[in-house]
Amino acid sequence: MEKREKEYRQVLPVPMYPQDYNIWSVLKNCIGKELSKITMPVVFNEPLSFLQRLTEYMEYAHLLRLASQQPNPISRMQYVIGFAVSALASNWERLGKPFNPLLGETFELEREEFRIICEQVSHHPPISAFHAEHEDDWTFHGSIHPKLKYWGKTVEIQPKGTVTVEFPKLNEAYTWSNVQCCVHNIIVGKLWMEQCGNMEIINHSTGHRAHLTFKTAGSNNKDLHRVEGYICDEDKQKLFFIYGKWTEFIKCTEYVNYEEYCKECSQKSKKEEPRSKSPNDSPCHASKKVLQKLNSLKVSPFKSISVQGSVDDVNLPEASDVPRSDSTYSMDIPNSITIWQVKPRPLHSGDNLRCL
Ligand SMILES: CC(C)CCC[C@@H](C)[C@H]1CC[C@H]2[C@@H]3CC=C4C[C@@H](O)CC[C@]4(C)[C@H]3CC[C@]12C
Repeated sequence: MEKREKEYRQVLPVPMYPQDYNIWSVLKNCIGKELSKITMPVVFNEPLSFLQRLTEYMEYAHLLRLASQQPNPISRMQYVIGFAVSALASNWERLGKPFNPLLGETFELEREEFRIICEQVSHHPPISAFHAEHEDDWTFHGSIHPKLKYWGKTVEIQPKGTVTVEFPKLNEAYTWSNVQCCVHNIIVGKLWMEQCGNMEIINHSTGHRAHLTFKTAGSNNKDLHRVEGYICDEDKQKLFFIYGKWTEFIKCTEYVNYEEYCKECSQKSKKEEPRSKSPNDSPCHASKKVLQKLNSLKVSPFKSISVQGSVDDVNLPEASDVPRSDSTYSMDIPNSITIWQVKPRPLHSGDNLRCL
């Protein structure tokens, strides 16, 4: 078959503009509302529909082809894990609200490694369904119903719904549900997001399971974007340890290697002096003065706050800083293999959202 070499666009056709808006002034009237019922000023939107955003799950679809080519269920599970985590990578630093599709709206995309069709099957509540496949190697289908929850400074979006991967030639099906997405600093500060919660990937034919935990940033941002877990068999015997970051990579190693690594680490840390705790470890609480100021603050959706008047009289604790990932706490266990590694983003793709 002739190979298609196509050039796809690398940048959205129109840049987004810097615009100051008080996101809280919009959201405070929306507490308890569904995502689709929140009318936000259009500057908060990114020029894509939710169906297009879902299609981004497929960025690393080749991992499903690799999975389908593996002779044993554990290597297949490893690639399915890689796919499930990599599907979230494109969300990193994407803080615009996609457009809510109309009922019955569809979006199709065909690339070398997959073809997908998505359809909005319910408008209120918004539910999007999709079916993707590649020749007779695999199918991937499911539906997503994003549910919103407010927790003060944070909005949690739970993508309800189960997704399924099938390998028809092997008569095998895997299912899982996506973890929730937390968008922080909606009242004041710079918006940032993390994916957190547990994900259980089940191979319904063999009984193998993968338990993954998407961690919250934690104190000192030690666990920022970190994902950890294990693969076990139907007798709950832990076979492989999985670790990485949903924004960067996923590696795995035999569980015994991980146990060995932990032993060595605890021996080392006993020798070292215990680390002093920074005062920033305690949860911050905004003072009355700060709260009074909130309604006069203008928050640009994707950039840092700007205050009308002077910033000096509002001493905002941790308000403007987005935690940054560093490698201080990175673990590198000997004899690990990399299942998935993020591709560099196309030039400017972050800029569109960051440098407004
Ligand atoms: C401040 C609040 C109200 C606005 C947040 C807007 C943006 C950042 C939200 C709105 C809907 C969200 C999406 C809802 C569902 C999913 C599916 C999940 O598997 C990956 C994350 C993803 C794709 C979310 C990414 C973040 C998202 C696009």
